[in-house]
Amino acid sequence: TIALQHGAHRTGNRTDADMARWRSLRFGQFIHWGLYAIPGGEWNGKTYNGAAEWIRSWKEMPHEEYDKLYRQFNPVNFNPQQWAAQAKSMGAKYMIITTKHHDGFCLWPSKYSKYTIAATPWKKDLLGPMIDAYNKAGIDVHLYFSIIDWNHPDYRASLKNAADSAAGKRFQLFVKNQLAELLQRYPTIKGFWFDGTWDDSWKNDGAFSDELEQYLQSLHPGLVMGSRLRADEKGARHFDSNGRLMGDYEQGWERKLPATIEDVHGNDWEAVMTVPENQWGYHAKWTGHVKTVNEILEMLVKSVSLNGNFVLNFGPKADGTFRTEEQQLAAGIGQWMKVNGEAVYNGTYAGFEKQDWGYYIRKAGTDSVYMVVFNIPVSGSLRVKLPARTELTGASMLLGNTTLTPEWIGRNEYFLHLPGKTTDSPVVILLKTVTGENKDKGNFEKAK
Ligand SMILES: C[C@@H]1N[C@@H](c2nc3ccccc3[nH]2)[C@H](O)[C@@H]1O
Repeated sequence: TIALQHGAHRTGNRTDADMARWRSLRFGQFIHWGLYAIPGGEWNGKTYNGAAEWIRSWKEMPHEEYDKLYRQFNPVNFNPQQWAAQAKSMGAKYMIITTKHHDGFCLWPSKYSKYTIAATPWKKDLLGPMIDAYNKAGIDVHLYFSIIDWNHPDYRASLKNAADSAAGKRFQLFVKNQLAELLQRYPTIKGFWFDGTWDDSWKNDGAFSDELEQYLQSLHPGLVMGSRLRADEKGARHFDSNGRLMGDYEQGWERKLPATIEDVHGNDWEAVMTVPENQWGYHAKWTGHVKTVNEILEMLVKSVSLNGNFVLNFGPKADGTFRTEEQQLAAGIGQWMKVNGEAVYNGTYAGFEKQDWGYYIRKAGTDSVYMVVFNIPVSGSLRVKLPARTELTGASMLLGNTTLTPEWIGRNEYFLHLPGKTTDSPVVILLKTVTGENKDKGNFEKAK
């Protein structure tokens, strides 16, 4: 291995209570909200086909025009209690809010910048009421913070000369001050979600990212921060030059999911997902495929079945309301979560061989294994293949609490026959299993 000062400082996952809590929540809501919601992907009658929150980088969008938008930001319909109620009914257990995206506009009245909510017609802090409302609804809040800051005069993508280095040093102090300010103003937050850490200026100063991470942990012990903040002293990101994960969980799964358990290398991880193909901030005209409730449920369940968290993104409008598609998704997901959420919360990798009908999820540390069925076979019979020396002692569908009698079909294989009625939502079955030594007489023929 390579000797590293600023690589990973821990092997294996964090085992403390704060991380166990994050791991148990499994389902989060991302919220991208800021000045980019005003143009909503459109400018001077033309549409920006990129991500709406990147419109400032569009050549047809004059920077000085974008930088004046704060003068009209006035979310008169912002209702944090409604936002929190919607997230609660959807079944989200944590929320990640953009405190400052790449454009540098702060949703809180930072004393380190003039480019904040205080300079808008709204004037008031948006983060405080939001965090309070979500916490009151029993939802944890994590703060998204972009290192890239297109508004700050000292931001440099790369450091080419002494002047750049001096600016870079001032910028690093600015970042440190703003993060300390956020922790001081919002002490109930549970973590930071860093973004915009791919430029050379950041990548080539692994020492700073390491010291910053340790500084934030010292201010707020237990803080959960993903791998995206970190670089090691050789410029390696997420995984250090010895291939060890930095930060508390792998944070690279943006708009994509791992395929198998091998892809996550035993690390905690989280996936963040957009509803359309690639829009985080509000875009007036979604084009391309908009994900359905069942598609999102499958991503959530697949993530949990592979020991990860899944975060669904919402992009509120400039006035503080949510678009109809997002409201309908939240309601549809929540309807399913109300009946089946127990298979998601505290869910972990079951250790069973993946089957075609869907996903196994083990309730952390128990013998309770859920089957979440997305593909009902034409036979209506689900093949359940258990690890060696594991026996199926019972099964019940959560919906209607319907008991299923497993049919043993040899060795550790059983059929579960679903009752005839078809459904258009994933079917959850709770399996009761026993393994090896503590086997008792099942209520059907024992394995030969
Ligand atoms: C969580 C997501 N990360 C930001 C982002 N910017 C990118 C630039 C290039 C490639 C990927 C990117 N993701 C997106 O704007 C959104 O905030």
